[in-house]
Amino acid sequence: MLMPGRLYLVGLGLSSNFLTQATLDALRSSDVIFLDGYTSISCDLNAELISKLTSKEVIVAKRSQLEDEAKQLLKLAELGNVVSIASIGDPMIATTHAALAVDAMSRGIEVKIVPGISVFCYAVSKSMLSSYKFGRSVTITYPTGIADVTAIKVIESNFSQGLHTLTFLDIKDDKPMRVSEAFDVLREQQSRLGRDVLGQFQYVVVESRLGCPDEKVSVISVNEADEDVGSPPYVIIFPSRLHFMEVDALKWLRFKREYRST
Ligand SMILES: C[S@@+](CC[C@H](N)C(=O)[O-])C[C@H]1O[C@@H](n2cnc3c(N)ncnc32)[C@H](O)[C@@H]1O
Repeated sequence: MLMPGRLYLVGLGLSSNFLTQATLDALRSSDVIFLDGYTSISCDLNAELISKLTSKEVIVAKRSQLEDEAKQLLKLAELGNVVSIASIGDPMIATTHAALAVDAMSRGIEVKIVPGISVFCYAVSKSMLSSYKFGRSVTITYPTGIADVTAIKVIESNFSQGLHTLTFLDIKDDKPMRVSEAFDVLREQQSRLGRDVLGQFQYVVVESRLGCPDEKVSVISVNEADEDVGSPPYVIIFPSRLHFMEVDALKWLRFKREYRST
């Protein structure tokens, strides 16, 4: 009788500096490695590097392969193979791999999740804002022609509850959205609502290329989107009601080491 194999959903962290031993062990024990090539982007993690570190062939998978054609991929595990799907960051945070895991489990395939350092944790940590005070996160997406106001509504709703909002910026055709484009999308969304949501924020936190040698954390006003905020990819945090420790932290980030709290 054929023994079903195993499916690993593996997180790679944000860059090669944040690859864990657990992730490398899972990948090295795999017969087939797919690299999720569309949910995120890294400064140095790519198929070549993972192949070099694991001595395995790595197949870059498009959205269609991991979503619409997932049955073919799961067939490999049903035939007894150990299959890994490796994602930049964490495989289950701000990605849609839960459906794949449930599908695999319902076919009797053993599923193992190996977490990775997510941009979500990394960005909250580097912002020095209180993790207890974050509300729902949201992606600022490129307009599709449909009058979408999701992102601005989430930011507004969190703000009214005293909660900070972490926003991811869309990636289209491998091109990550820029900060000025994100503010343009939000301005368009708020004008549809007829409300000045962005005007409520004195400062936002822009974090770029986290986990890379040139990562940058900037505290800017919404009108300073063209300031040097580093290179993509970015997250933007919209802070709400701040504890005085958080005020000090943001002042420190804005004015860097020159700031002294007295
Ligand atoms: C949909 S999320 C996927 C998150 C991933 N599953 C994780 O756990 O890190 C991808 C978005 O996160 C942000 N992002 C990813 N890596 C980043 C980095 N190194 N620095 C800043 N933002 C990043 C960008 O907005 C990007 O479009």
